[in-house]
Amino acid sequence: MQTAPSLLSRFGLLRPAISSFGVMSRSVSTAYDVGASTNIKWHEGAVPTEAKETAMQQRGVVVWFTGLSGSGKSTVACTLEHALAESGKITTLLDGDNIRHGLNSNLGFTAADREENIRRIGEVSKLFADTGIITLVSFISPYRKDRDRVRSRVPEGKFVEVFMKVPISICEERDPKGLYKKARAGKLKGFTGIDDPYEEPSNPEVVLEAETPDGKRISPQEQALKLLEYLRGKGFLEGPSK
Ligand SMILES: Nc1ncnc2c1ncn2[C@@H]1O[C@H](COP(=O)(O)OS(=O)(=O)O)[C@@H](OP(=O)(O)O)[C@H]1O
Ligand SMILES: Nc1ncnc2c1ncn2[C@@H]1O[C@H](COP(=O)(O)OP(=O)(O)O)[C@@H](O)[C@H]1O
Repeated sequence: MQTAPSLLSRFGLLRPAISSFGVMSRSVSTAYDVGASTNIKWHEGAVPTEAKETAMQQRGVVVWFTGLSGSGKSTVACTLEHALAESGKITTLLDGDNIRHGLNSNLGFTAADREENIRRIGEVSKLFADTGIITLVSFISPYRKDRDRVRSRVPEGKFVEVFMKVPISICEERDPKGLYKKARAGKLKGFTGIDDPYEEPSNPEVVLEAETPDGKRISPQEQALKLLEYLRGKGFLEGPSK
């Protein structure tokens, strides 16, 4: 029978740098209970986040877009992701509409379902950021306490809340999916900003507005650029300092 290393080298998968890797053992401690789970324990990985960040020459971060439907979350997140990819950065984009097609397809728009939606995606975004990935998250996320809970789960300084501060009049004017029209006509109940709450962030890292104080419209490219500069200034676009 062939051993694992000889199989790997047969397929050309074993590089000299890893030819001498060893089996990483994990310390065994007493199991305990967490939430609904009993008899579990936490396992530390053998490869720290910093090593992955050094390999990618960037730092893991959660860039959390929050705002009304039509405020431009997806557009700016997409534009930013494209710009980051152009400069060789490793990113992922988690978008409410898309995640509701899969992972969260069992959730609707009640307050409890929105809370669970944000809790789950907060945990997913933490996993990505802990892997050193620049993680863009675009959800209405209407409740302050749900966003703050995600912030508290992510390592200090690695949660960047981006508030799309766009008046509902502009979102309604855009209305790309016709949902405001439907909600105003009473055909869609519990629509955020119409008959469901949206709680503005109290202390977001970045605020993106739709217009300058003198009424000039701000393009998605300009908004994405502001964010790019913020991320660069905070050192997320280079590896950890030695
Ligand atoms: N009742 C109601 N309220 C708000 N939005 C609604 C609703 N029903 C469907 N949609 C569509 O779902 C998208 C929002 O999903 P999210 O997962 O971001 O919502 S939440 O964070 O859980 O509140 C949202 O997408 P965006 O327009 O991109 O924000 C809408 O297209
Ligand atoms: N800065 C902007 N200026 C003008 N139109 C914008 C801007 N950002 C987004 N839009 C447009 O507004 C609409 C809603 O944007 P979208 O990104 O889908 O919002 P959200 O994801 O918050 O629902 C789209 O038609 C988009 O092209």
